[in-house]
Amino acid sequence: MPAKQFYLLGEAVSSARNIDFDPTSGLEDLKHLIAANFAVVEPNGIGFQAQDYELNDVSEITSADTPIAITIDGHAIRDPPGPKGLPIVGNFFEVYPDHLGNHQRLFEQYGPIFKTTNLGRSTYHTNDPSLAAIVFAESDFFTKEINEAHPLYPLKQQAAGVFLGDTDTPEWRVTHKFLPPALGPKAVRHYAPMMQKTVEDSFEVFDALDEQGEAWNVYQYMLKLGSQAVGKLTLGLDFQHFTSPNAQLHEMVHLIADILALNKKVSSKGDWYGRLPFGDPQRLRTTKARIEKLVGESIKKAESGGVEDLPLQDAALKASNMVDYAIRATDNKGEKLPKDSLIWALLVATGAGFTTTSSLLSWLIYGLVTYPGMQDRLLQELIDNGIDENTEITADVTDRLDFLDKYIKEMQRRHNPSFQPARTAKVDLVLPGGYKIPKDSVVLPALHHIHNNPDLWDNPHKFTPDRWDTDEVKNRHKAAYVPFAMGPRMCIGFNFALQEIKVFLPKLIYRYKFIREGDGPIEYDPMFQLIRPNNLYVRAEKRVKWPPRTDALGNEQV
Ligand code: HEM
Repeated sequence: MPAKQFYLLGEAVSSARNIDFDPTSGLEDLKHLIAANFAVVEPNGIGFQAQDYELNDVSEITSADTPIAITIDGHAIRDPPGPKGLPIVGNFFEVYPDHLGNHQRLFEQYGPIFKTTNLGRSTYHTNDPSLAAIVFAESDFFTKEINEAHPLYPLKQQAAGVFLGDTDTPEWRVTHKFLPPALGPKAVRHYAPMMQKTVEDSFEVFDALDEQGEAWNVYQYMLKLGSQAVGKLTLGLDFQHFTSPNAQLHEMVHLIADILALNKKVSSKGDWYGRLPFGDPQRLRTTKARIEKLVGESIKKAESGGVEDLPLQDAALKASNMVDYAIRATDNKGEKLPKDSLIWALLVATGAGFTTTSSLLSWLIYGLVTYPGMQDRLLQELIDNGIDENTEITADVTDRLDFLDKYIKEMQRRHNPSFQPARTAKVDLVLPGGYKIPKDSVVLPALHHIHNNPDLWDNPHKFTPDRWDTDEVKNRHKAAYVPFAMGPRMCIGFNFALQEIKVFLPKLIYRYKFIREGDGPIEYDPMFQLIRPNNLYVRAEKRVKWPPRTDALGNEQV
């Protein structure tokens, strides 16, 4: 076999390597061989040049008498661009406090991938769906490995080693076998009555606030509602958040918030600090022990009724909550989720579940009071489907609510709570476009910027639920809309989240008319791991009149 010298255009010719290849093979085979040797992610984009001439087939390549340059999508290999930054703080002030707006500006300036450095941690951001799909794929090139530059790093040390942690660990594999069936589409359908009861329990409080003519902070109450639903699902706990308008958040919600905050503080300092027997490190250990005790009690309570072992799918359909599921679910080798993984797996699911759903619920209410006509159209759809306050909102009912579905999709496009899932490069690699990514780099598919990329979405800043009926949107790139991420590490709770919202919203919209209080700009907390409207206040006015069905209206007009 002849050997030829190849190098990546953009790097020194002296870096050329001898590659043996079969001169009778095709160009495609050669591209794959080169891709494997130079860690080029997408072999189709490879081109060849010698002395500035393109080489279009294998015979031209074999007869070239100088080292052969490899191009990617017609480009030389290059570092992703990015703003220069200041000493020590890097690009911090260029990005914060409005990271959404500033990242948008950087995409416009630098293109589909750029690099920033914040306080010594470098990350790459992309708004390109093809690059996002590569990053999410869990492959030879990328994986979820939470190193110091990863946004979840502060969470990793305590709970996340169990489940939210690195893909390539026995803990993740075992938890990932057991938990997702409990949240599959069929399993989630049987939680609809529990979801309905949760939202109906909140009515007393919203009615009381209405009677007092009081406006309320949407996120604070959606946090109560969202966490109440997730607490029942994951831990079988009733958080009692709606016993009165001022009911306190359940201890578990505080503990989860505390462990996140304390962990961020403790892990940002050295290991020695974490071992101190006082201050935040000690508070962190106490919080952790208290959480383990509370979850342990839920497990004991579930076990006290006697446990029948069931295959995973059957357990998922019969369980009254995820604790109940996890203690019964048995895999085909007769094994169960180990107890020491169970506590933290349930806790991670609780934490991942309630802040996200509370934030999305808040944005959905924001949409009702911000985007003209939405509240009326959503209500009309309920009336036209014969839904009233007595309707049991099952999954069969929500399946018929087409506009509701489009409204939620459009909300997750414009205002998705999650914005920075991240994956880590396993090797030095070359992305399409010729972008060089060094091993251990953290790349973030920037969900907000993918969802609002003008190359993918017509008038991206316009809130238009009807766009979801267009062929353009139906035929979009598979990674153009990924509110729950994609690939093996995508959200496992998305069926639950969507169904919960589809039960909650109709019940709330049928009962109340939402009215915005104040009209200042809505702010989000740039340091929080999710995007949520912090300062949105509304009044929920109890309806006394509902519109007629559209078909009845038509008859009247005839
Ligand atoms: C609107 C609601 C939700 C949104 C927008 C959302 C979004 C996401 C995203 C983007 C990820 C991937 C994170 C990453 O790649 O780093 C994720 C992971 C996860 N989500 Fe959700 N989520 C939601 C609701 C839920 C609910 C209700 C649950 C559980 C009941 C849940 C449990 C999880 C878990 C356990 C993971 C980690 C999966 C893994 O590590 O492999 N999520 N979620």
